[in-house]
Amino acid sequence: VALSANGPVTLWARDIGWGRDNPRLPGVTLPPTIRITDDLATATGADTLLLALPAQALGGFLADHAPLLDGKRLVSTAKGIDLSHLTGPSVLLSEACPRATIAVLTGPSFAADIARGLPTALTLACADADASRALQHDLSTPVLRLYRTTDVTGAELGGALKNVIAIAAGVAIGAGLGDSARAAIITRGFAEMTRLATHLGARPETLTGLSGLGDLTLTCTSAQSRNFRYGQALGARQPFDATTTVEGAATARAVAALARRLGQDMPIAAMVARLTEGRMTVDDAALHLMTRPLKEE
Ligand SMILES: NC(=O)C1=CN([C@@H]2O[C@H](COP(=O)(O)OP(=O)(O)OC[C@H]3O[C@@H](n4cnc5c(N)ncnc54)[C@H](OP(=O)(O)O)[C@@H]3O)[C@@H](O)[C@H]2O)C=CC1
Ligand SMILES: O=C(CO)COP(=O)(O)O
Repeated sequence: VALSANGPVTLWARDIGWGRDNPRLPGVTLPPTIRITDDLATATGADTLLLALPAQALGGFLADHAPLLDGKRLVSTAKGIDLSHLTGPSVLLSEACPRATIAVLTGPSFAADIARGLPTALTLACADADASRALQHDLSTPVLRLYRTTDVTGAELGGALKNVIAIAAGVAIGAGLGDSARAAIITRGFAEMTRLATHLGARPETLTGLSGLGDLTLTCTSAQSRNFRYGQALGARQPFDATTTVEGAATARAVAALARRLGQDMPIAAMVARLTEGRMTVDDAALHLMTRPLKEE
């Protein structure tokens, strides 16, 4: 919707039976300038393809369709770590489409806000500095402001890890542990995010930018966030709609596995992994975090 302000846009989906009113984006009617198709070959005629798939679905999608995407400018919006490969979307994309230019678009941005034309600032990450500049130019609009970086690892890890911490923040609120506990989770969660991401080669300043701290702040404090709401339901011991995309649940398990492999200390992510798998109660999780050995900040 936002990019249709810049020129022709084709929207591909495997099921387009919903017409111009997609139930996944309630209250928004897609403008007539957007061409909608379920024929991927039609959509992949464009040079630039935005891939807005959940992280755990991207690998399967690429296995089916990579030849149609190779050689294009591929921009992933997925915020997660693939559980079977323990990598972010950029690695999945570059392995499946070796001739493509790979970029990541991430940062604090609810789809509903963007579609309503509310002002939003994002990070556009691409290892190729020239391609990054060109994409930044092509994908910015007067209400969608893109900052560019070549630190793809930092940008995609910030987006993936903030979802895990948002679940923990939701648990704290849902369980009635209070705003002070949430602030502690955000701050110590940010320390965890930075530790893992820099160990994997990210630049610290990327983590303090829109894709890290920016999105962490949004997701841990807004009831619009699915990850936060899922955590709230867990904390309050209430059911949650299993069809809702909650990226942080699978990513918590991926992070726990990565942290074990790399010898990194990720206590909040490990706790979220155990909680989401039903291997720990909320009371035990809080007690566990509060009684860890005392240390320097
Ligand atoms: N929603 C938001 O506010 C934001 C989301 N993101 C990130 O973008 C990514 C996508 O999120 P979002 O759009 O909200 O997710 P949703 O679950 O709402 O939508 C996912 C879309 O992907 C499609 N899909 C899933 N699997 C496949 C597949 N194998 N082949 C083809 N299509 C598939 C679904 O199709 P179908 O309907 O047929 O199932 C659906 O259209 C996530 O990583 C999310 O974190 C980033 C910023 C904001
Ligand atoms: O990434 C998002 C906002 O930046 C969307 O968050 P949720 O997936 O938690 O709804």
